[in-house]
Amino acid sequence: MSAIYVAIDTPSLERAKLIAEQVRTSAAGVKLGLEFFAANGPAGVTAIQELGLPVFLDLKLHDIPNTVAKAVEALRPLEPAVLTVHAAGGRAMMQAAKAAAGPTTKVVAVTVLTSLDASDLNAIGVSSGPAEQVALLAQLARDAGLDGIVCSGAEVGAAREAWPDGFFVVPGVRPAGSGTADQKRVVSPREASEAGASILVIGRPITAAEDASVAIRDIALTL
Ligand SMILES: O=C(O)c1cc(=O)[nH]c(=O)n1[C@@H]1O[C@H](COP(=O)(O)O)[C@@H](O)[C@H]1O
Repeated sequence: MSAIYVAIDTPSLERAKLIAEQVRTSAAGVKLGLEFFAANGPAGVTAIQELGLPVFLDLKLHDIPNTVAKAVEALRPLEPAVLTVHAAGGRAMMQAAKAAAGPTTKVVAVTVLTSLDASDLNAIGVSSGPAEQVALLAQLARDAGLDGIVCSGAEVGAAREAWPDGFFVVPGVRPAGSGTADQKRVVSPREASEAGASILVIGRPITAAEDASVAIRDIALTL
């Protein structure tokens, strides 16, 4: 069964703390991303870590190898459980990120964002569909020595088969009845878990609920 990381996407430290407190007994950890980090920086990350939950720092780094390595080095004292880079940054960039990260941080590569479908890929010059592109970028991430990838639940089964001991992060997870919003490649929590996700990243279905503690428990019951 996959563990749940709750994506806390908010600029408010107080709100983030409240959600972290509400989900702490059911979640494996929380994910802090660009919105939270832009508003609160490393001190905000430390404040959430002080609540006792592992933090997945999702900054989706994507730049030349030197710049990414220096950014990862600067983040190293935070010792995040997981850190993201974009696989499209290429092998040398991913190698540099992994070399700069601390030993307790899993560095994972975002393959094809779950907000994109085949026609979106086509519009940016990628003629293969999501499944093929995820497989290609997963192999590149593995060759670069990363710990795993981020992909949708539609691709995680094949990715796990090709890379049995990889660490697979699956966002774009929606329980029955939740709106998809800007996500295009979505699956249910159970489907993602059964297909081989290591962790499920779930945001709005939990954070926008009236009571996040109830929402996460209801989702966990479906796994
Ligand atoms: O790297 C990610 O976490 C990520 C990759 C991806 O392809 N799609 C994706 O949605 N995410 C993140 O996962 C979270 C999903 O949030 P919800 O759509 O609210 O469940 C957001 O914080 C996204 O930034």
